[in-house]
Amino acid sequence: MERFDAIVIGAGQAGPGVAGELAGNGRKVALIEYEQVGGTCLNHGCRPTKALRASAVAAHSARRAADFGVRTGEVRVDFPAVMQRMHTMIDSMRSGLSDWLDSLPSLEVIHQTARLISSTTGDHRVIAGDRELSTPEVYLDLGARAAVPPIPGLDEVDHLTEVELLQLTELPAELIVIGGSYIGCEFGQMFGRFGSRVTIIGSIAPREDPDVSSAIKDLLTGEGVRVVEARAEKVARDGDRISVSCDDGSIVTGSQLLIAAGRRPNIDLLGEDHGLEIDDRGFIAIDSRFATSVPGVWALGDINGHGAFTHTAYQDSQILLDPERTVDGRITAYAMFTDPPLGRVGMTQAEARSSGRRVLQAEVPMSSVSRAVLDSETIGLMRVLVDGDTEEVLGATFFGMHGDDLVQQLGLAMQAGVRYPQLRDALPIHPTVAEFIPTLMSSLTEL
Ligand SMILES: Cc1cc2nc3c(=O)[nH]c(=O)nc-3n(C[C@H](O)[C@H](O)[C@H](O)COP(=O)(O)OP(=O)(O)OC[C@H]3O[C@@H](n4cnc5c(N)ncnc54)[C@H](O)[C@@H]3O)c2cc1C
Ligand SMILES: NC(=O)c1ccc[n+]([C@@H]2O[C@H](COP(=O)([O-])OP(=O)(O)OC[C@H]3O[C@@H](n4cnc5c(N)ncnc54)[C@H](O)[C@@H]3O)[C@@H](O)[C@H]2O)c1
Repeated sequence: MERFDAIVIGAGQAGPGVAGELAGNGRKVALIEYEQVGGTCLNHGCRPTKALRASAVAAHSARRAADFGVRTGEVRVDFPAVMQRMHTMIDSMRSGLSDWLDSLPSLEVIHQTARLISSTTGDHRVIAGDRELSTPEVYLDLGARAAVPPIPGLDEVDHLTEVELLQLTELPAELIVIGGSYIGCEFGQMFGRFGSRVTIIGSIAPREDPDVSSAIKDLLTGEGVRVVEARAEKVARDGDRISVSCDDGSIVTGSQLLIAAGRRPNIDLLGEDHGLEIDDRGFIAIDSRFATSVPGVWALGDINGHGAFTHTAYQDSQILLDPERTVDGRITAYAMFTDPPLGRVGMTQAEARSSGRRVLQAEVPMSSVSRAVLDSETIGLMRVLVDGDTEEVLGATFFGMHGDDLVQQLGLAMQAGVRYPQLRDALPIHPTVAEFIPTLMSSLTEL
């Protein structure tokens, strides 16, 4: 049995920072990762997809160049070059992280799947390959993987998750995507721009207000992506083609199938003896400082159900390392990186309506935002929701150019407790999209 002062399991978005900090304090620390360091975000999530998105945006801009009075020749997407650009960036980022971890003298990175055998009386045991480790402190950063739904026939048909899709070297001719949420919409739009014929099966952005979901659907269909708003019920192979039968009677056929139907936390990989309490949504139950039901074990990132994003996982590690902070009261902002993107923070209209508050709202279509008109980027809308009595900002939906960045102005205001009259009276820069934030705050009406 080898003893460590602390063991971190999972080198995703929270694990490396925690391991680095603990090791920096001179403690003997093990960081156990069964895949490559960097977790989902770096290896097959946020970063590779946003590198590909940049190529998809470039292709789209080139095709629209004539609208701006710029003549180009035929626009062709060199898919292997697009993928190579992405892999080069990701490899370099992964090497940077790996080199940093290797440079920490009291940290050992162990490339194994870790099993946890927790104890309520003494040190916890961690099995990593043929090594048996013991420690008083375990930090879990296990992340999640694609959930493959039990659709009849699916197990007999070759299908892709984001992991395999990001390893393709040839562009799929016809890509079927099951699931129309973040992963489905982001990949669906970009592969459509690369030249695949894409069909998305499922509700588009179902967590958003219906008019926002509908605007995102219009964006996708306007670019030639087919959307079948139904549930996939059966999958079959017919020669070299895949067919998916849906509950509205439609049958979608294609050459490749991507599953983007949600994620499942990687808790099962810890084995049967972890002893951790699991909540009713299937996440590891934690308190406001990430302590689990087992003393000496903490759970960070996607596995604790307090966020499903890189920024929430990373912030978990920052909060953990600062004894003054808790996760309570976190304002979670997020984006869906379609082009243009959807930026969101706080309540939707539906949540505001059912909150029991007196809600005021204002919105403007992007076609009325002068900067968007000047840039010929008039798809989308900006919407804000505030409490008419307390003057708190309740939420914002910015679907349109720069929406991913702009919505954070409202997120910061909410986190800082700024009241809407202060935003209304701020001086904005012209011509920017953000100049409409004061305008919105001065044109609020009852929801
Ligand atoms: C296609 C895609 C696009 C995304 N885009 C975005 C985006 O644009 N913005 C955003 O904020 N989020 C995005 N996400 C979500 C984001 O990637 C995750 O929320 C984030 O990576 C979660 O971080 P984490 O640290 O909780 O887990 P992860 O990053 O998944 O890291 C967990 C690590 O633990 C390891 N592990 C698990 N169990 C064990 C074990 N028993 N032993 C050893 N190692 C183990 C895993 O191999 C993994 O490396 C995207 C996700 C996907 C799939
Ligand atoms: N921009 C971002 O921040 C970003 C991007 C990608 C992924 N992510 C993260 O990854 C997570 C997973 O994203 P996701 O899009 O896979 O999952 P999701 O849980 O957001 O959505 C899955 C969708 O698949 C649908 N679905 C399931 N079975 C289906 C069937 N048989 N037929 C049709 N539709 C079906 C569900 O109804 C749901 O709408 C997100 O929670 C998010 O945290 C974030």
